[in-house]
Amino acid sequence: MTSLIPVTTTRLGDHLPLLDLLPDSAPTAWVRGGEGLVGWGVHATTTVSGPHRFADARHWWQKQLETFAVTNTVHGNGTGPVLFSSFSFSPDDVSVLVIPKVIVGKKGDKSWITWVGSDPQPILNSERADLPKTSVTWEVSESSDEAWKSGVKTAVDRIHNNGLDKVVLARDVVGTSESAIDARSILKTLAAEYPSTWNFSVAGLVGATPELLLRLTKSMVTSRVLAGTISKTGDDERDLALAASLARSSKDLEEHEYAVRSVADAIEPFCTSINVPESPFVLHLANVMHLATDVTGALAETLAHVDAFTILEQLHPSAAVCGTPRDKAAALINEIEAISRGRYAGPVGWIDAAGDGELGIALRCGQIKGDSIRIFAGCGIVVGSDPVKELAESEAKFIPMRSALL
Ligand SMILES: C=C(O[C@H]1C=CC=C(C(=O)O)[C@@H]1O)C(=O)O
Repeated sequence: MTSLIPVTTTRLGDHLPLLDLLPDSAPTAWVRGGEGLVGWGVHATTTVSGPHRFADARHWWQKQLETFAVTNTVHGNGTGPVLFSSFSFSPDDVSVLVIPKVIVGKKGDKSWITWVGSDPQPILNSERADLPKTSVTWEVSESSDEAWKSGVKTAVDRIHNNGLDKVVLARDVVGTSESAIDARSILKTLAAEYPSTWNFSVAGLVGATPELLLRLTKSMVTSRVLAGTISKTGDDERDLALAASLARSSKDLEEHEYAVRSVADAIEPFCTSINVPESPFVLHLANVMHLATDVTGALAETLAHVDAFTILEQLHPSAAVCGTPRDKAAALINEIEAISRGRYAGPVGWIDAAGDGELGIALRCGQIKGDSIRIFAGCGIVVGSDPVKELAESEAKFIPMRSALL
């Protein structure tokens, strides 16, 4: 019989700044407002793909857990062994699962460390020198802007004629640097400039998403749904007026309602009760404002075995990134979107040994590949969408990543 691998979780006396702890340029992270999880080193990693990728991911995680002897004196979500997951948008693309060697977590007044293996507790270094921002040259392609706008026009025509209500179309831009791009400096800039977002990094996909797809804690399901956007001007008074117009915009309210419905319908079968506020609030970020709705549900006690993988399978892709009806929207994306989304717009975050977890939708992000990065942005298209305005909205959604890579 092979011997079990020790996994130890213990409390930390100090509350260390999570993003300052990362010792290498390819970290794993899920951090918001200084709380969350960061990890480094790779104990094990794998990829999954295809329509059963969520079930395959669960299977692999369960098999890994069977090899562990866990000592966890801290308890609670995110303690003990943790699986960082970054799922692809489309079943045809590759999803990546990572179990880091070392994980440091913080929640409220609790900080902890988890490490895999029989080595003594790792020593943490939070004195890392500030990493310079990477400077990147972005490709400019008027023809691809024109092609994207024409895709939006096609989508609006299909919405008129084809029983489609909403579709989300995405585009990408590639930036190139003179040296390898370090995810850490991007994460730190994003965390400082977008404090209400979840800053993530998994296998080179790095970003700051304002959209929480799923938080599962024992008996509660939570999701922050976003759809409907207006760019900010930087002038507070004008932005307040714009926020009010967003909250009244029938085009944006329609776009938002489809996204909320898709999430509520997906989690309802798992819940005894669910709370969907009647109207959205306006979420202010540094670059844009969004219509936002926090949906919550109480998990049915008889379904206590339900885990994050099961719910993700139903939730993804929500109408915030795909459309309504889902199948028609996905088919149109396949037909007219000229890019491969990879893990952009897929669920990203962590899942613990109990199957609880926190995962966002990978938005406002980029995929690093050595000295280049591909950043993504998408826009919900409904009957009232205007291609020129949608292109401008997609540019506004690029701002966080572009400005983290000056
Ligand atoms: C698809 C993206 O945003 C989604 C989330 C919020 C608002 C959206 C919108 O107004 O179109 C999108 O549905 C993206 O940022 O790439």
